[in-house]
This record gives sequence, C-alpha cells and structure tokens, in this order.
Amino acid sequence: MIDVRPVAEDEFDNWHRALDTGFLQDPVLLPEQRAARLRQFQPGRLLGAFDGARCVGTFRSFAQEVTAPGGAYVPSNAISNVTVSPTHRRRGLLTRMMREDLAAARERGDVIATLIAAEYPIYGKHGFGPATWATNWTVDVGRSGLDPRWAGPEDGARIDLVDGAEVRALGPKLSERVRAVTPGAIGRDELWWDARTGVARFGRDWTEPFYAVYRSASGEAEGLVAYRCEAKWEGQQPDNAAKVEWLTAATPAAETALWRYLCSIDWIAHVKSGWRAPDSLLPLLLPDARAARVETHTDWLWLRLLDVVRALEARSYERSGSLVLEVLDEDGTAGGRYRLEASPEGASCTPAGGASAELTLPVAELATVWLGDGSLARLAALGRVQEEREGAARAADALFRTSVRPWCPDSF
Ligand SMILES: CC(=O)SCCNC(=O)CCNC(=O)[C@H](O)C(C)(C)COP(=O)(O)OP(=O)(O)OC[C@H]1O[C@@H](n2cnc3c(N)ncnc32)[C@H](O)[C@@H]1OP(=O)(O)O
Repeated sequence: MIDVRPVAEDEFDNWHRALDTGFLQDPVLLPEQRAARLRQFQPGRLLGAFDGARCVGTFRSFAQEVTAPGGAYVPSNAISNVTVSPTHRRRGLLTRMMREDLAAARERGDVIATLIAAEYPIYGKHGFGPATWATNWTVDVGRSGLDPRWAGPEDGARIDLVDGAEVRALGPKLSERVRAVTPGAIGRDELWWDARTGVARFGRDWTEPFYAVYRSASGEAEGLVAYRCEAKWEGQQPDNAAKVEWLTAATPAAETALWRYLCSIDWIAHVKSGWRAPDSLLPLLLPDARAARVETHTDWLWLRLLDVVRALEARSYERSGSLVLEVLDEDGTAGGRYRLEASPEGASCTPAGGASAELTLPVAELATVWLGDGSLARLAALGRVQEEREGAARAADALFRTSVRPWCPDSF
C-alpha cells in the first residue's frame, strides 16, 4: 500500500531524491541547491507518495496570485514539482496527490489552481485547461531592416548596464507595475529575484548574465532585461546570439527600446526572445517582421477553476451580455448551472436555478477562456462544448475575449 501524505522537513532529502528521479536529474543535491529548495518548503504543501520508507511521488503547491482581466489578483493554488517514479507510474499516484491537494485548496478558499504542464495530456482529466500561450522568436538582425547605426533612445531615455544588486533594487517595483496590467501574470517573490541574481542557486552552475535597464526621460526604471551571449564565429564572421532570459517592460517605449538595444549589440547576429506573449510587440517593431521567426508557439499557464462564481466575478469584461452556463466538473465541486451578467461596469455570477443553459461545457474548457484567450466557437466545432442555443458559443466568446491576450511571463 502506497501512503500519500504531507512531507515533514526531515524527509525533504528523501522527497527531493524522488523529485530528481522523476525529472531525470542526477539525484544529488548540492548544499547551496538544498538551501534554495528548502526556502520553498511549507509545512502541509509538500506531498509525497511513500512506498515503505522510500519516496516515489512528489507534489508541491503554494499560494500564488494570478492577474485577471481588469487587474484583480485572484488567489491561486499553484502546483509544481509533480513526479511519480518510473517504478510506480500509472497506478493512480498523481491522481491521489492531485485530489488531496485540490480538496485542501477548495477548503482554503482558493479560486483557481494553476500549473505549467510538462506534457499536454497530463492535466485535462483533472479539470485543467491551457489558458495562456507563449511564443519564442529568433530575430535575424541582418534581415530586420533596423538601422544598424542606432546608438540608444533619442527621447531623453537611456539604457544602462547594471549588476545583480541593482536589478534586485529596481526589479520588484517594476514587476509589480507590470503584473497589475498583465492578465495571466503571477507575482514574483523575493526568492524569484534571489534566483535570478545568483543569491539563491537552484541550478548547479549559475553565472551572472548581462542586465540592462531602460530609464525614461524622467529617470524612472521602466524596463529590465537579462540576457546571455551564445558565442559562435564562422570563418572570422560573428554569428553570436543574444539569448534573453527575461525581459520586463512597463511601457511600449521601454519594450521597444530594449529589443532595439539587443538587436544593436556589436557581434550579435541573432536575438533569441525567450518565451513572450503571443501578441508581443517584437515582430511588428521590426521593419521586416518576418525577420522574427517563430521557433515555438505553445500552451503555457494551465488553469483549473475551483470556484466558478468568484472566478467569473473577479475579472472584467469589455462588452455587456448575459449567459447561462452549465459547467460540468466530474472530479470536483465547481460544476453547476450559472448565470453570468457582465458589463464593463462589473459582473455578477449566480446559480441559475431552473433557467435553461445556453452552453454546456466542462470546467477545463471554461478555464481556457477565463483569462480572455481561447475560443468556445472552436471548441464547439470540436464537440467539446455544446451549444444549447444556436450562436451561444460566439456570444460567449464576445463576452470573454479581451483585446490584449493574456500572458504569464514566468514559469514555476
Ligand atoms: C506541474 C508539473 O510539475 S508538470 C511535471 C509532470 N511530471 C512529469 O512529467 C515527470 C515524468 N512523469 C511522471 O512523473 C508521471 O508520469 C506523471 C506524474 C506525469 C503521472 O503520474 P502517474 O502516477 O503515472 O499518473 P496516474 O496514474 O495518476 O495517471 C492518471 C491518468 O493520467 C494519464 N497520464 C498520466 N501521465 C500522462 C502522460 N504523461 N501522458 C499521457 N497520459 C498521462 C494516465 O494514463 C491515467 O489515465 P487514465 O486515468 O485514463 O488511466
């Protein structure tokens, strides 16, 4: 019999060995990695599956806030570090850990649960759906049409190279400003900044990247980028790439200037954008937008609605309308018939009682449109959403869609 239960702090190494095993990492924890990892330890939020003394399954959740359209921070149960050892797979251990964790999240009053899925087929059966997408571009600088003589912003703004200490001083305030207006964004805690500046070491061989800050004419830090160089010379010609680790910009001017900066660095022939919003400014700020080639376009933040009423009321709507939804939740308690009355002034979601549903949909499909992305008309065409009234899927799309696509800049 496998025991699924919370992990005590003195079992952490045993748990971590199983985590490394599941993620195919060498199961050796260096002291500084251990110290960083232990900072994530929260009693009750680390689950383990134990076969006798040996940990064979891992699961971690933690408190998170996700920005909804309109800027509300919605309490989320973020899930990470999910593994089951290859010796114990497909016996329902993930299912047991997930059920236990989601039940606790509902009990706490979390509105949603979130995760980044390692593989697409794992989490749909637990009620999760992909709610934000990300795109990764490589810019061919020589083809971009950008003026190679660029020497910095000309409007009184400036770009400066900074070190990790300055990033830590400037970054949190800037990030807070950005996440308030970025549906799908999540908070960055102190550990996030420590890990990005080498104070906390999750990997084995961290070295400092280059950091550059954009300051507007008023002196306000409005953009930060961390990047590394992938060195390559061919026949005495530089063919190096600037690889962006993260880029945070609070204004279009800051974002444009930072991409412009990266594309102007001598010896840099390519800029690898890292994961960006699918409707990022990047390709269109190049005179030749095709010089930004899409490397990958992928699902990113997966969501599970735990409380449909609070989730639908927490976000804003760009249009007015009402809708009766029959939400199906086989593996949870979010199912039911709900009436959503929404307008740019606010929304109410109430049990719909005996009113006829206009749209019947699994809770996972509702999650895919909650942040303003996705298409219920597309899901109806696939038979994954049922229209009880003709045209209801399009009407629902008109209500849920947002003019800017949601984006989660971070992984966890
Ligand atoms: C948020 C994150 O941490 S993402 C990281 C997820 N972890 C990994 O990918 C590491 C490698 N993989 C693993 O450790 C394991 O295979 C896990 C954790 C994904 C699954 O654990 P298991 O205990 O085998 O899952 P469990 O037995 O509960 O499976 C439940 C169902 O999901 C399905 N399933 C689970 N994993 C997968 C997968 N990778 N691909 C397709 N189906 C899957 C099972 O087939 C099963 O389906 P069924 O109910 O129709 O029979």
